[in-house]
Amino acid sequence: MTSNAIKGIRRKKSTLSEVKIAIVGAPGVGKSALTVRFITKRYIGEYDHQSDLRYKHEAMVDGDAIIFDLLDSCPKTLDEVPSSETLNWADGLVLVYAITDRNSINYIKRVKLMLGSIDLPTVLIANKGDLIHLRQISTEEGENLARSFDCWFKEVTAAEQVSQIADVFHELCREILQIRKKNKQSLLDRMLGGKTVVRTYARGKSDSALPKERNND
Ligand SMILES: Nc1nc2c(ncn2[C@@H]2O[C@H](COP(=O)(O)OP(=O)(O)OP(=O)(O)O)[C@@H](O)[C@H]2O)c(=O)[nH]1
Repeated sequence: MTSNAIKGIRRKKSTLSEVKIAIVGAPGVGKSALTVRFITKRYIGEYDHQSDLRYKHEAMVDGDAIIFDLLDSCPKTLDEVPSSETLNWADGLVLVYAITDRNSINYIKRVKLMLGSIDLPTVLIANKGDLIHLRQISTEEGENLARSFDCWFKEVTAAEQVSQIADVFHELCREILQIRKKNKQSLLDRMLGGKTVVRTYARGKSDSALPKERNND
């Protein structure tokens, strides 16, 4: 390999940003459908898995190549909330409920309570927007909840939409990168103390305990 080729690879690598996103929600709300839709643009109706899954996916966001490190969580019951390890690992959260399932929005409220003072960039997603006849949660209720969380909200249909699903991940990525940029100046301070420090440190440590990532290119 020529030195120019090596330089080219180095240059490409240094322009890539990575964002770690956990997709969190009650069982059956469509977390896997959303994740797989984003990665492959395809809809997989039945996606059977028994544990959390990691994926890496590269996509362009506003002209920049971004590596999305995605964790598709897999709670077995409504009582199983994401582990602190997952929350520490994530740069941002996609919180998902289904408009057809009141328990699923209650699950999100519990996760938010559990987060306490941990301030992670978040988007709130109401899935299964096609099942209007089975709707239990109005759009307004979702909007109000997002307002109380101070986060972005969108009602989607993983079963039918492609670009709208990508928008969800892109929007969260933008927020993560914006915060990262803002915090860059005070990185040293954050590494020496305070809440964020614990998060940053634990993130590195916890990677090995999280599910191994899959390559989907
Ligand atoms: N009608 C409709 N069904 C959907 C939609 N998204 C997902 N589903 C269905 O909902 C069921 C659950 O979808 P999954 O993607 O497996 O949900 P999950 O949240 O990953 O489920 P767990 O892995 O069990 O936690 C499947 O039968 C999907 O086909 C949607 O937008 N509309």
